[in-house]
Amino acid sequence: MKIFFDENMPYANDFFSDFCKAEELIPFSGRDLTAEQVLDADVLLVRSITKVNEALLKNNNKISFVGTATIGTDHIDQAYLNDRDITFHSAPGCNAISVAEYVISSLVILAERYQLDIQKFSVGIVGGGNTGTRLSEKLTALGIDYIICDPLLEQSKNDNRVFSSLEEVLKCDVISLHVPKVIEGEHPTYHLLDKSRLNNLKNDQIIINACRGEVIDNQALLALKKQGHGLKVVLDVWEGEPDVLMPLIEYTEIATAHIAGYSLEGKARGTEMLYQALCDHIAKQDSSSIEYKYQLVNFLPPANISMIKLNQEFNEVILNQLVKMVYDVRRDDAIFRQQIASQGFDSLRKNYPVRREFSSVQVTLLPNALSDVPHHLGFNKT
Ligand SMILES: NC(=O)c1ccc[n+]([C@@H]2O[C@H](COP(=O)([O-])OP(=O)(O)OC[C@H]3O[C@@H](n4cnc5c(N)ncnc54)[C@H](O)[C@@H]3O)[C@@H](O)[C@H]2O)c1
Ligand SMILES: O=C(O)[C@H](O)[C@H](O)COP(=O)(O)O
Repeated sequence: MKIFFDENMPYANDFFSDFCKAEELIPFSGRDLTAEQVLDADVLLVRSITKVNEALLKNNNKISFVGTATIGTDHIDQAYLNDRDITFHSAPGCNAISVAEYVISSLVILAERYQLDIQKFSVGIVGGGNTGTRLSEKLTALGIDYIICDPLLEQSKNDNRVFSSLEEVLKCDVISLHVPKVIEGEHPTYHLLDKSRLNNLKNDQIIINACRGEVIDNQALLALKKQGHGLKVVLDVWEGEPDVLMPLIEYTEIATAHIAGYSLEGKARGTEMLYQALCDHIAKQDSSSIEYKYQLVNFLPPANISMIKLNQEFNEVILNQLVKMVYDVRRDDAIFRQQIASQGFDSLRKNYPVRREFSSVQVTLLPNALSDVPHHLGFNKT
């Protein structure tokens, strides 16, 4: 069985080498994959930069499984795969915690930079799926108020949370975007933040886009900022990646190369989810029982600093210290500003330095501590 996998997929060799001979497990560069290369692939495992469609697969008559180790699926023509009876799996939620921690780190940094009280922020979350939900849990842990807009979940009636309108969410101090890229239909997200909505934002608001670049009209945002609007902008994703509207960078508070989901755990969870889906697929084909021989916990190394003991009650100073110790988003912002022109977007992503999630660090509280915020925020208890 020939398995083609994106070279930027951690632990792929560990998870997939049992399925085939070593020479049949073939890494590829995601942006450059051609139909010629995957002519005889049985399994194709991609990340978000590979478009999987008829053009890529029309000459391959063997392929039975396509997986993407990502949450977003806008790069996959699922209707085409369905027509050809090719099994498809994505990795829902794999890096949701990572994105939520990117947002928390951004809020901690901006609160410090402008001497704002983080607990007084009101946060408007657009998209109440996996990532929006993980973020809302961390905000709850910190006692920060939030509202969520998600007309699809609101209509589904399977979700008993209270939802707000987009208009209400856009009035919050912080607007955090967590929707898929959807161009058509009843609830499109393409240019959801268009010129008119951007122009209605207030000078003291913060907007964070860590979903898909096209959700904000980048030219309209640049025009607004050039007029001197005070909106604080955090951009992890950009319209037209891997190209970036370079003049926009200087108007951002934090700018990064689509790495919000790039914690080691987040990326590797995507690989593990595809491993499990492929085990299921093969068991179904062979009518055999499913066995997941490998688990991510067996591969993840310990964090560089894996234990912290608090010697006073948790407070905002400790929040600032803990968050920055595990993930200080300014590191990625500095790399981006210094290297985007010389290295290019994809190279910054490919060479992303290791970043861990809060859960990689065990935090011991004071005996009889009054509050347990660090553990609710995601730090490890044991
Ligand atoms: N920057 C990154 O590294 C990174 C990492 C993970 C995901 N993402 C992006 O973030 C998106 C969201 O991730 P997720 O894990 O929450 O996905 P998800 O599918 O779990 O949730 C998305 C939610 O958005 C809602 N939604 C759809 N259209 C909407 C609209 N017009 N208004 C409001 N809500 C709407 C859906 O109902 C759904 O609940 C992904 O599709 C992906 O494109 C980016
Ligand atoms: O959709 C996702 O899961 C994220 O955008 C993810 O971070 C994309 O990473 P990539 O596949 O581009 O490496």
